[in-house]
Amino acid sequence: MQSAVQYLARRTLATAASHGVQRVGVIGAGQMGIGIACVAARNAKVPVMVMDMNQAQIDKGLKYIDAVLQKDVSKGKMTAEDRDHARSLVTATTKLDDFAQTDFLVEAVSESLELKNKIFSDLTKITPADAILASNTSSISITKIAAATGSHARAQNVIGMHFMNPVPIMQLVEIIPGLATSDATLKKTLALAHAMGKTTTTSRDVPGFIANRLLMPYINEAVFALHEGIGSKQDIDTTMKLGTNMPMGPLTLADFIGLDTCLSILKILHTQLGEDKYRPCPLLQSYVDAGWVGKKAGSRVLRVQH
Ligand SMILES: NC(=O)c1ccc[n+]([C@@H]2O[C@H](COP(=O)([O-])OP(=O)(O)OC[C@H]3O[C@@H](n4cnc5c(N)ncnc54)[C@H](O)[C@@H]3O)[C@@H](O)[C@H]2O)c1
Repeated sequence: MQSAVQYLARRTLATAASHGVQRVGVIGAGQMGIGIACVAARNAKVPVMVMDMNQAQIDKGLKYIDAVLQKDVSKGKMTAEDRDHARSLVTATTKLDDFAQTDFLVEAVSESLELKNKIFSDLTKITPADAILASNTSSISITKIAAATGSHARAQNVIGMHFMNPVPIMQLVEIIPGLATSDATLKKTLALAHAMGKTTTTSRDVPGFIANRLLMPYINEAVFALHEGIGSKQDIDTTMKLGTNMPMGPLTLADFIGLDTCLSILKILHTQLGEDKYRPCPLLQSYVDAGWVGKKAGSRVLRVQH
């Protein structure tokens, strides 16, 4: 594990220097992946190709990018010409092999170590040897994902780039260097994140990093409060919204994030940190079992009275 001094030294590498990235590739056209593709084109003005195994997700995602860009035009934030240019930078594919010429990849598939390991192993065979392979994982160890590349030479190009949802709006990207991540990889990733219009923080590579180490126990406790009948969904959300000045209540936020994603993160915190305080609420498990994963699926939200 890196020392606190090494960690702090790395943080000072934040720079506004040109990122030098030629092409961005995004794997996973879900709510996060498509948002990342959007800011790569709109803000960093870099050609970006988004890949998903599901064509319907790609179609839905491209419509979302159209809507975001159009909204920016309507609000006077960009011209119609800039919108068309940004849109022309976005392409899509269902084949990972199409990333053979891509120098900066961001993986944003579902929160599963097995799935991410497979993608990183495949990307190592497909992409140029010096390509940076970033993961948008919410909680999985970057060091573990990097090991799936099979060599130190590739592992040093692996880094965590944790965007927030919805990506075109939220200001933060949490950057997570793994044990093997090189300073050059960190520097380039910070520069690209800044070109995407984001502010960065840096976290050590521990389960949940900073954002979800704090957020998930809060959301989980809100689901327990619902489960135990302490209050209705509206009582719980309104209490936290008006009582603590949160922009939205924890149950609404869980629906936005995706209940499957919340559950996966909590399971990682629970198993890897080994403390009961991270035990996922059984109600959260039940909703995921039922396929009620939240807003992205248009399914039942966390509002049933228990
Ligand atoms: N939802 C959030 O608020 C949030 C915030 C930050 C980070 N994240 C992380 O981002 C990642 C994606 O989350 P999301 O909310 O976009 O999930 P999502 O369910 O909306 O999208 C996941 C996408 O991955 C695709 N996919 C699955 N397996 C694939 C494969 N083998 N090849 C190509 N595509 C594949 C799916 O078709 C789907 O489109 C997760 O690691 C999650 O933890 C999520």
